[in-house]
Amino acid sequence: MVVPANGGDEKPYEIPFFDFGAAGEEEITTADGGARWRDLCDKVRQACETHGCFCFTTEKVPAKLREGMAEGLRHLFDLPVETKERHVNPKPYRSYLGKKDAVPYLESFGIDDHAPDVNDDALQAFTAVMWPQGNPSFRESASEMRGKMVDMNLLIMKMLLANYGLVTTLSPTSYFRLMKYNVPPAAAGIGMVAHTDKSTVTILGQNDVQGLEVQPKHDDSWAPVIIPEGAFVAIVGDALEAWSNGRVHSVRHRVVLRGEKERYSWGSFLMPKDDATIEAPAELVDKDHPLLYRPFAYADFLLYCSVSRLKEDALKVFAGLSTSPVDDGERVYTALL
Ligand SMILES: O=C(O)CCC(=O)C(=O)O
Ligand SMILES: [Fe+2]
Repeated sequence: MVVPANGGDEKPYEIPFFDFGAAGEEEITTADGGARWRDLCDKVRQACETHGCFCFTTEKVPAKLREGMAEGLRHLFDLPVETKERHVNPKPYRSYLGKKDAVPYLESFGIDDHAPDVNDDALQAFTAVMWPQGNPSFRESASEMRGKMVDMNLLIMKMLLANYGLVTTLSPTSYFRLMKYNVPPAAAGIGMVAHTDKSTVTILGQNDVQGLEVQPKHDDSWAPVIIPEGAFVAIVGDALEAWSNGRVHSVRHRVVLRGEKERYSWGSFLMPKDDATIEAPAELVDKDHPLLYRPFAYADFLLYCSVSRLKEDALKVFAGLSTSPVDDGERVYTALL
């Protein structure tokens, strides 16, 4: 598949880059109020509002773990197709996906994680399905990587909540996605079509092959994002854009393959629970920030996305409210659907 429009030598899009150092849960509790911590929270919020994404490094994920993860993925995707097809899950994008027409170079697995901060039973079960005889090195790398990424997901959520002055208990679910992009025969090919994530926050890691592109806010051009070696990229999803009343931006992105080497990536998608209602907190709605999305059941939104197959603006079409002032200064909200 040839890359349409400006798919050539675009200038990379500069997104903010943060060194989280050793920041983790303890940072919030022991250093809460510390200037460095407050500054980091502020910058993360600005990045999520302005760009809907940012890169970061963390000491919690050493180079050896990243290498182990990439190596584990090579072994996983080298398994015979019949073995890979044993991973089946009724939810969209979870079962083994192998080189389908719309995305001919992509293979992926999605692993549900119902209690992401508690255990990794789902990953253990997945490993046993792929390697009934066991594969300790895959299990250990993937399990450790998954746990660290969930921690970073939760940390980013807590940074945002702290910065908006909100106190909310998080009890999310997540899923862990493993991806391989095969090398396209032409000079360039679409690895993953343009979309916004349905998550609250997604974190992606990759091997040394770039390919992620984003559509800058208020712009319909595409620009590659260069993720520094060893760094992760965090992406705001639709659930967080809706919940934040549009303060943060769910950025459209895609993957374009241009190289001669396979690209491997892995993503941790922090999601609200299926029975959650996505509703902006009162603190984020005021005269200057009128309500943008009607409250909705998250499961209904996911269902709508999978049935409508709408790649563009699914959130706005499903839950967007158009606002128009009326005489008494109040606003009328009209659901677009
Ligand atoms: O492979 C990547 O870097 C991007 C993957 C992605 O956007 C997704 O899985 O939603
Ligand atoms: Fe994505």
